[in-house]
This record gives sequence, structure tokens and C-alpha cells, in this order.
Amino acid sequence: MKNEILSVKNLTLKYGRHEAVKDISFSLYKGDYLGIIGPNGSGKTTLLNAILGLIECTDGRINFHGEARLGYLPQKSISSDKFFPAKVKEIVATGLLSQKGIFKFYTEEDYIKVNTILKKLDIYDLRYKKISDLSGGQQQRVFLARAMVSSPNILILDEPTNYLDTKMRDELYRILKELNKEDNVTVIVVSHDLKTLGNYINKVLYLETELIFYGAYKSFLHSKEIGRYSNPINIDQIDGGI
Ligand SMILES: Nc1ncnc2c1ncn2[C@@H]1O[C@H](COP(=O)(O)OP(=O)(O)OP(=O)(O)O)[C@@H](O)[C@H]1O
Repeated sequence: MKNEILSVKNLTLKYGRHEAVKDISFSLYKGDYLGIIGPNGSGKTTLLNAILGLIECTDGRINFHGEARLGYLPQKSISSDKFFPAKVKEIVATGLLSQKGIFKFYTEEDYIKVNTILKKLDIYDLRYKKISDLSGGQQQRVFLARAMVSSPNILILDEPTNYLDTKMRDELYRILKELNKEDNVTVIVVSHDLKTLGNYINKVLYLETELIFYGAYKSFLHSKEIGRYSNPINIDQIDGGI
């Protein structure tokens, strides 16, 4: 179908005999902003790892349509090591390494890319700072810049707001929405914080090993499946917000 960017068909993922994801199917379209939700241990990270090609499909398949340039922000990116010496600019530049050959020297063009994304995420002034001297929210922007510097068309984030306060969460989701709208980046975010995320996403995937719900977020709010979801959502606040 037109603009389909990713299709997942009858996907099952097992660790040994343990079934982490069972027979799920869905399609994602260019420009979607998808929230993946579900209780602890429901298979969310496992699904992301399979999309990223880090683990093999036990059964079923994952297909990308057209060119897929993936950007990834893993869980627990925050650096709490006070002595970690790397500077913001260096960390962001490492996002370009996978595109480079065996001689991993940065070019002038690479640093133009780094500076452009630093400016876009409003952290250009921090470029010579040590990562460990930054706040959690600033660090998260740096790691987002690293994920974005290679110009991905699909950005995958695993619980990116875990260490952020409510204001910073909103801020991060707002930045992602901007990338989604202005640069047409398809965004996939795993989160426990549907209350905030719900203001930004257009689709939701609710996983409990099996697929409980997949579709428009607005439809989820009025579905029977929302009754299974344990974190509170303020429907009045969210309904008009998309
Ligand atoms: N490397 C692994 N080896 C064996 N079992 C694993 C491995 N990683 C995850 N599991 C199991 O697979 C299931 C799904 O785990 P997964 O981490 O994908 O869930 P999750 O929804 O991301 O959880 P959380 O919200 O706690 O991050 C769980 O039962 C987990 O214990």
C-alpha cells in the first residue's frame, strides 16, 4: 500500500522456549508517530530489537518498504559517570560512524552535519561541554542528536523519558513531533507514560506478548481494550490534542 514504510507479519519472537512476542501483525506508514505501550515484560523492547535487526525473527517477518535509515535511542542513555570525559560534539559525531568505512576519520562535511543537528535541537551552545556536566534533559537531547545526525527516516526510542521530569518529557515529545512533522521522520516510541505521549502520537500499539490493540490513538481512547491499560490517561486533555 502507498506510503507503507514497515510491515510486520505474524511475528513471533522467542528467547529459547520463552515466547516474548506472539504472532503480531501491523503496518506502519510514512509520517506515523507510534507509541508502543504495555506492562513490564510484555515484549516491547524485544519487538524494537527485532525491528532494528538485533535479534532474529523466530517466526513471521519484518519488511521495510523503500530505503530504511534507522536512528535508535536505547533505554538508559543517561550518563551518570561524573568522570566520563566525552564532549557533546564528539558523542553526536559517533552517530555517523556506522556510515563510514574502515577509516573512521571525520570530514568537514561530518562536522557540518553535527552542527546542524545541534542547532536544530537547541544544544549548539553546549557543544564543548562534557556530557557528564549536563542535566538529564540536556543529555537526552545529545543522545537524540546522535540518533538523528545520520538523517534517519525512522527513529526508534526505547523509554526515552525515564529519567526526565514532566516538563522535560513534554519537551522531548514536542521535539520528536517537530522532527515527525517537519522532516517527515516516522517515529516509534516505547513508553509507560501514555498520559504525556498521548498528546503527540497518532497511532498506538498495545502489547501483552500478543497484540491487544493496534490503530489510531483516538480509537484506542474509545476502545474496550483501554480498560486493560493500567496507567491513568486524561481523555479530555488528550482528545483534542492530536
Ligand atoms: N535476553 C533475554 N533472554 C531471555 N529472556 C528475555 C531476554 N530479554 C527479555 N526477556 C524476556 O522476554 C520478555 C519480554 O521482555 P522485554 O524486555 O521485551 O519486555 P518489555 O515490555 O520491554 O519490558 P519493560 O517494560 O520492563 O522494559 C520478558 O518475559 C523478559 O523476561
